[in-house]
This record gives sequence, structure tokens and C-alpha cells, in this order.
Amino acid sequence: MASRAVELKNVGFETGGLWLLRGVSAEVDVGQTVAIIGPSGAGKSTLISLINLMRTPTEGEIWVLGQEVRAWPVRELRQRVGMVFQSPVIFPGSVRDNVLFGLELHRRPPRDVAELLQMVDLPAHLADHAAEDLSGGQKSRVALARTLAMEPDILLLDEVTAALDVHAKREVESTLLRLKREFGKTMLWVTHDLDQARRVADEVWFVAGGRLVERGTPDEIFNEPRSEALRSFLAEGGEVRS
Ligand SMILES: Nc1ncnc2c1ncn2[C@@H]1O[C@H](COP(=O)(O)OP(=O)(O)OP(=O)(O)O)[C@@H](O)[C@H]1O
Repeated sequence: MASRAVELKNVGFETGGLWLLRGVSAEVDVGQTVAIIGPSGAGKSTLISLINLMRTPTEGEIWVLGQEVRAWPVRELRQRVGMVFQSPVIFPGSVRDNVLFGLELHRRPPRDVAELLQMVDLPAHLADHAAEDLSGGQKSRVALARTLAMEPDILLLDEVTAALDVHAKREVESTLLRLKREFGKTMLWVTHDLDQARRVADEVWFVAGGRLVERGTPDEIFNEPRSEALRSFLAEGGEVRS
């Protein structure tokens, strides 16, 4: 397998005459966790949505597992690159139905639900419960299990713990870190929670105004910010707008 999971080469995205991202170049190694931080409206979600072609880059190239995104058959790309959102998408039906939904959609054989639930630290007996009755943290895990059922190499995580209380947040976080440790998943993890970014990331990207302004280890980003933009973002506790 390529040692680079993702490589962005001068990537830009324009819509309605507006450049939401411009000149983004960076790479993510296989098994690495990158936390993406930055003001609201900076372009963080836009950036990760380009990696599985939810949006198509206007300029530049994005290489995923050794192949440019537009050269991948989209279905296959989305199997290799899973995405999980802040509000878990839960369908009416059992936890089992919800976990197996992606496999059915892709006409792939069902997998052992108990095993998938175990991967996200949920007890097997929940398989027959109505998914809509679960707690927020449990729903997040069900959505994650649905994504993991596709055996993605790369996970795009968009504010996955933002809607959770402190306890559930830490639990989902530790589940994700275990997936990284045990299965070597590569993660691009958008978060507004700077402490979380410190805890989970091998590398942190600071995005502001549609640019990748700085990248570095958590220590470099949080203790030795180089740009004025990052310094003021950190001084405001990560709450400023782009
Ligand atoms: N289809 C679109 N057309 C025009 N503007 C858009 C479109 N999609 C997003 N935007 C704008 O692009 C900017 C970047 O959005 P994006 O969601 O990527 O930011 P973000 O950094 O993830 O923000 P947040 O942290 O608030 O989720 C925002 O100002 C948003 O309003």
C-alpha cells in the first residue's frame, strides 16, 4: 500500500464565483491522524469533502492511496474513504439494519454485526434495538460502525463529537483512537475542540479564510504558533470567525 494516504497538490475549490479553498498543499501518511482546526466558515468541511469527491476540486490534484481522486470509480473511492458527520444519520429500524445499510446499498455481503458493534465498543445485544431510541453517543457509534462495515482505509470525521456530552465525547474519541492503533486507520478529523485536537492528532492543520495557514505537531501549533492568524485564533480559544 502507498505510504501516503492522501496528497493535496495546490487544491482549490470555487463555487458561485467564490473560492472557498485555495492553494492547499499537504499530505497525510497512512495511519496518521490529522486534526483540522480553524474558525467557523474557514473551509474545513469543504476540504475534507473533496477527498471522497462529495465535492470536486476546481483546481489542483488530490491523490488518495496512490491514485488521483477523479481516476477512482466513485463507489470504490467512497468505500476506501469513509465519512462520519456531527449529526449521526440514523434510519428507522434496528441497530443491525443501520449498521448493514451501507453494505446493502453497495450490494456487498452482510458482515457479523456483533463484531462491528464490538469495534465501536457497543454491546452485541444492542443489534436488535430500535436505533432511534439510542443515546447520542450510541448513535454516533452506530453511524461509525456503518462506515467501518465498508472497511475504509481512511476516515473523514466532521465534528463527530460536537453534539455529545463530555463523557460520550471521550468515549467516542477513545474508540476512534483504538481504531487507529489496532487497525491503522488514517484519519482527517475536523474539530472545534482544541483540547481534542491536542489529544488525538499526530499533526494539526490550521485552516483560515480558505487557506492552509499552518501545519505542525500539536506542540508546534499550540505552543509555538507562527502566524498572527493562528495566534489570535488560539487567544480567542478557537472561537473567531473566518
Ligand atoms: N455551496 C456553497 N455555496 C456558497 N458558499 C458555500 C457553499 N458551501 C459552503 N459555503 C461557504 O463556504 C465557507 C466554508 O464552509 P465550510 O463548511 O467548509 O467551513 P468550516 O470551516 O467547516 O466551518 P464550520 O466550522 O462552521 O463547520 C463558509 O463561509 C460557507 O458558508
